[in-house]
Amino acid sequence: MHPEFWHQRWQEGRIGFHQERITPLLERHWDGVGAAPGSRVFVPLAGKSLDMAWLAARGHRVLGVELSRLAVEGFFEEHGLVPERRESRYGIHYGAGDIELICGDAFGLDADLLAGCEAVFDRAALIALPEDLRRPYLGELYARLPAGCRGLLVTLEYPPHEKEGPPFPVAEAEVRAGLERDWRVDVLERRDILDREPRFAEEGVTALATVAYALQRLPAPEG
Ligand SMILES: C[S@@+](CC[C@H](N)C(=O)[O-])C[C@H]1O[C@@H](n2cnc3c(N)ncnc32)[C@H](O)[C@@H]1O
Repeated sequence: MHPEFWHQRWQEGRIGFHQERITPLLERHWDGVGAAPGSRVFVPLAGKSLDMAWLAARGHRVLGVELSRLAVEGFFEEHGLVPERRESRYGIHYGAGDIELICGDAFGLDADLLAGCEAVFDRAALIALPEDLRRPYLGELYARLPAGCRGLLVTLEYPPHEKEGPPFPVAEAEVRAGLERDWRVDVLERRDILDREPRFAEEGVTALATVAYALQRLPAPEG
């Protein structure tokens, strides 16, 4: 999606993806992912997700990246936090307590910046991207995370011809093809959610599932 698409969504308040609650799959599976206590968690395409505050409350440091200044500033405002700001080649960094959000393009983040992230949480990020961006997102951005990194990835599955994204359906085969060179990928849960998502049914979607994956970055091959 072009950045302007997202800027417009935020400007017009068309942010149906934003949840006023913690992602249930995060609460259910985070402990099982095995992220080290106190580790820094990368949250790509972060929006103003409450999940970041939940991770920080669990003792993690959080590094989010988000294109929209409205989302970034909204996050801190809604949590009663006054962030410090600084600029770098990645964008504008807003930081308060254990949460740092970069207002910038996720694809511009490099391995130097991500080296300190021993965990990643991806909800409505991979599935927000069309296929031509998902390939570099998994193959290049995820590849910049360090060896040993643990992650929780949440996707959606539905018959692709039944609705236009975003959110886009991402099949298990695509997740595995995109990540398995560098990551161990395990399905933790696949759950049918069509009855809880009437908007999808109204658009003609006949089957809808959410899938939670545990990720573990493999050591770099020797030699
Ligand atoms: C579907 S929303 C999900 C937000 C968040 N993960 C959540 O669970 O609420 C996708 C977000 O990614 C942001 N975004 C899209 N492309 C991006 C990029 N290349 N770099 C950083 N943020 C991006 C959009 O502005 C939008 O807020």
